[in-house]
Amino acid sequence: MIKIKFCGISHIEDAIVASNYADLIGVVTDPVSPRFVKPEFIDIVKNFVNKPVVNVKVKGKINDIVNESKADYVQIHRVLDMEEIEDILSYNKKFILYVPSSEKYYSYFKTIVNKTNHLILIDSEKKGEKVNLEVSKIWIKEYDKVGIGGGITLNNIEEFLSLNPYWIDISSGIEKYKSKKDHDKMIRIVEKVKEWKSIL
Ligand SMILES: O=C(O)c1ccccc1N[C@@H]1O[C@H](COP(=O)(O)O)[C@@H](O)[C@H]1O
Repeated sequence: MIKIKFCGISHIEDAIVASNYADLIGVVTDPVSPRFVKPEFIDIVKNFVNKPVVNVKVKGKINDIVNESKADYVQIHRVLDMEEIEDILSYNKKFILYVPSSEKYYSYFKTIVNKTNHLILIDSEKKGEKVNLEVSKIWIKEYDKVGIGGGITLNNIEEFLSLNPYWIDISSGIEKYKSKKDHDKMIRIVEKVKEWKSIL
């Protein structure tokens, strides 16, 4: 089955529900996000869940992000420079590396694929915009660890599943309101992913 990351978790009860259904639990610890929580929240969440927890960050030094919590994964949600990509290779840590879904980032995508063995997240170039599905479709075929996020909802999830990504990443599409998750939406999303598997 296509794996699922539920992201933007900022309440313990949401983390517990997410851990019953998702493969990865994302926590955004960057103040740029309305879903921001302090990195310490990750260490608390880890006492309540049995799924890997991802620390999602936009800004900051890689070394600081790696060391600020006990997260199982670090997701750097920005385009890295070559020095930073080399730096990542020196850590015994799992990363999720963001690549914007635009043709102009193809060589960046290839650099990450060729140099690292980490999960890749294709997401829209700008937060809130829809991800480029044509570009994503091609890249998903080129590397087996590619996930896709960016505006996935109960109404459009089939468009994303049809690209056959390794994993999908959903935040705003499973919310009641900004930063609070809707447990019913989470469950219905998982049902859709399971149904999709049975169609294939
Ligand atoms: O979720 C956020 O607030 C956020 C802020 C800054 C960088 C990344 C963020 N979230 C990541 O984006 C994907 C897709 O989100 P959405 O489903 O389109 O709302 C999310 O899963 C996080 O990985």
